[in-house]
Formats: sequence, structure tokens, C-alpha cells
Amino acid sequence: MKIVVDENMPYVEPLFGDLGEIIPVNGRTLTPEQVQDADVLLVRSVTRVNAALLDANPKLKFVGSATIGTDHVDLAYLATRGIVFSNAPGCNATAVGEFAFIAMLELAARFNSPLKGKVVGIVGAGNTGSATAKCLEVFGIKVLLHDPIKEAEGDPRDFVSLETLLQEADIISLHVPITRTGEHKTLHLFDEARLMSLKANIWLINCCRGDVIDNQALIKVKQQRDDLKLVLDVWEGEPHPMPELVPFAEFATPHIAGYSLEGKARGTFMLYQKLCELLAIPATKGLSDLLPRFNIKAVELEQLPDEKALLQLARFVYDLRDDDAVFRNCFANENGFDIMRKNHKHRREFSALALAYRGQSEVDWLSNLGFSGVGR
Ligand SMILES: NC(=O)C1=CN([C@@H]2O[C@H](COP(=O)(O)OP(=O)(O)OC[C@H]3O[C@@H](n4cnc5c(N)ncnc54)[C@H](O)[C@@H]3O)[C@@H](O)[C@H]2O)C=CC1
Ligand SMILES: O=C(O)C(=O)[C@H](O)COP(=O)(O)O
Repeated sequence: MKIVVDENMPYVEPLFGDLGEIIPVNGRTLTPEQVQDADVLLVRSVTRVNAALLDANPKLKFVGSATIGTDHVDLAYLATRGIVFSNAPGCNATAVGEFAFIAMLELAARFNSPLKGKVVGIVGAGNTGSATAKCLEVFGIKVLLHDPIKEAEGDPRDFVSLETLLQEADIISLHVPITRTGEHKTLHLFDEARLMSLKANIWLINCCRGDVIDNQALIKVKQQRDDLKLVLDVWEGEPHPMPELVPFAEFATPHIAGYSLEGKARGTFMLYQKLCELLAIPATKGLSDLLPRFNIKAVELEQLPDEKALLQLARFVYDLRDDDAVFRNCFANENGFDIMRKNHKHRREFSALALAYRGQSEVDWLSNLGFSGVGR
């Protein structure tokens, strides 16, 4: 069996090595010739999976994408060809949730304006929006959820309209898929008028898809509004963000909000499970054997962390400032955006860090946030 796989998908060899021949490829530049005799194709979000790529392949059985987003895949085409498809919903939810939460802690520290006491509006309450909300609520932050689709489906959580969210939230975090048509389309959901109408001193975080914000309009609005603070992980025109926009972002990163080692491993692992299911063979490999040990064994707390100390702890697992600095230096270089994504292997999730503290009962919130080994 030939398994053509994006070279940026980690842990493919240990998981799929026994199942067939693995052929690593550059996912962004993948050609029909490279995939014409594949039985299995494993991609990430940068590969357009459609008739143009796959028409020449008569034998493809399975396409897996180690992502939640499926906007790069022509699902209708795969269905007409009878090719089984699976994505990996939820694989990177914790990573994105922690990314957005850490970004808020970083902004709070930078502007000496504590997160505690602010109201956060989450647009899109699926996997990543809910993970962000969880971090915030565990830390005692009021969260407003806007998700008309989930609301209509009868999701029991409380939801607000977008108008209410815009009026009440001090921070807005975006977690919707990109959709270009329909009642709930998200393309340029934040257009010039909406951006202009945002509350004074608002913080806006986008780690879903670049085109959910009209980036050209965002440049125009930022030229007039210094009070609006931005964290941008995703960009219109990736891998070529508009160069004028980058300096307007407080934190700028190359679509890596979901890139914890754990999140990427989970993505590959979910596809492994799906392929085993399709082949009707037992999935015998385990996820826990794949991840390296974290470089800090444990941190012993003398006292419970306040907001600043929590940011220090968070920086042990992920220092957003490092990625921001590298991004600013290299995004404009040839392939700079993709090279940074390819080499992004340093980030862990809160669960990688064990915390030790004398009093068990007062630290439940730290374990609920995801840190392991809290209490002793
Ligand atoms: N920057 C990164 O590294 C990552 C980006 N993403 C992006 O974030 C998106 C969301 O990811 P998940 O939360 O895992 O997906 P999900 O499918 O679990 O949740 C998306 C939610 O958005 C809601 N939604 C759709 N249209 C909406 C609208 N107009 N207004 C409000 N809510 C709306 C849906 O009902 C759904 O609950 C993905 O589609 C992907 O594009 C996801 C993971 C990593
Ligand atoms: O899951 C998604 O959707 C994402 O946006 C991914 O985290 C993006 O990662 P790549 O698939 O582009 O490596």
C-alpha cells in the first residue's frame, strides 16, 4: 500500500510504518503525478484536495486531513469517487484554546490591564471555541458565546447574539470555519463597518481562518484606531500575509495556534485510527508512547499563582513572544511562512507541565486548566 503523506505530519512512521510504504511530500506543492498511484493520502490544511489533484488516480481509498477545517477538501468530489474521507475534529482544540488564553494573558501583561474582570466573547462555540471558553471560565473570566448554529441545534449552553457580544465583550476571540455562502457565512464576518463599530479598547484575536476578517479593511481601521489590539495567527492570502498588516498586530504568528506537539500527534493518531477502521484491522499503537518527555520535570509552587505568575507558568510550555519575534523576522522571506510552520516543534500543552503545591483543595483550578500533577 502506498501512503502519500504531508512531510509536516509528525509521527507518521511509528503509526503507519507497518501499514505500507510512506512517501513524504510537500503538501503545498503536491502534484497529480506525485499522488497518482497512492492508496492513501494524508494531508494538512495547505493541500487542495479536488478533481484536479486526484482524477488521474484510479485506486485511492482514503484521504485523511489532520485538521478540523475541511475548506481545502472537495468533499462532494470525494463522495462521488467513493473515496473515504476523515478529518481530525478536536485534535487541536486544547492547543488553540491555550493559544488564545495565553495570548490574552500576554496582552494583559503588555498593557498592564488585567484579564480578571474582563468579559470575553467567543464567536463559534465548537471544539476550539469551547476549549478557549474552558480556560477562561476555569480562571474566573466571564464568557459570552455566540453560535447561532449550535443554538438552533438545541445546545444547552447560553448563547448571545453577535450584537450583544459586540456590545458587552472586552475581548473577542474568533473560532468559526470559513464559509463563503449561506445564512451563517463567515467570509468577512468582520468587515470594515463591523471593525469600525467595535467597542473602544477592544482586543480581537483571530486563530480560525484569515478571511473571517477583511484584512484590507483591518489595515484601514487600524490606521485610525490604535485602541484596537490584535492577535493574528491566520491571514488572508496565506502564506503571504499583507505586509502592512503585520506591524499592526500585537502578536503575529504563522497559523500555528493548533501546533502543540500533543495536538499534532493527536491529528495523526486520529487518522491512523480511521484508516485501521477502514482496513478492518486493530489499531494497536498508542498515542502516549509518541510524545517526548517535557524538559521540566515539575515546578514547585510556594503560593498559588496570580495572573502574572500564571503567565510565567504558561510561558514554560509556550512562549508566544518567541514565535511572534521569529514571524516578524521571516514572514516576508521566500517561503518564510511555511518554513516557520515546518520547524515549529517546540510547543507543548499545559498538561506537559507538572505542578507541585502543598494544599490540594485550592489548586483544583490549575488541574482544570490542564496542568498535571497538581498537589502533593
Ligand atoms: N489556527 C489554527 O491553527 C487552527 C484553526 N482552526 C480553524 O478554526 C475553525 C474552528 O475550529 P473548531 O472549533 O475545531 O471547529 P468546530 O467545527 O468544532 O466549531 C466551529 C463552530 O463555529 C460555528 N459557526 C459556524 N458559522 C458560524 C457563524 N457565522 N457565527 C458563529 N458561529 C458559527 C459552528 O456552529 C461550530 O460550532 C476551523 O474550521 C479551522 O478553520 C482550527 C484549528 C487550528
Ligand atoms: O485544524 C485546522 O483546521 C487547522 O487550521 C490546522 O491546525 C492547520 O494546520 P495545518 O494543517 O495547516 O498544518
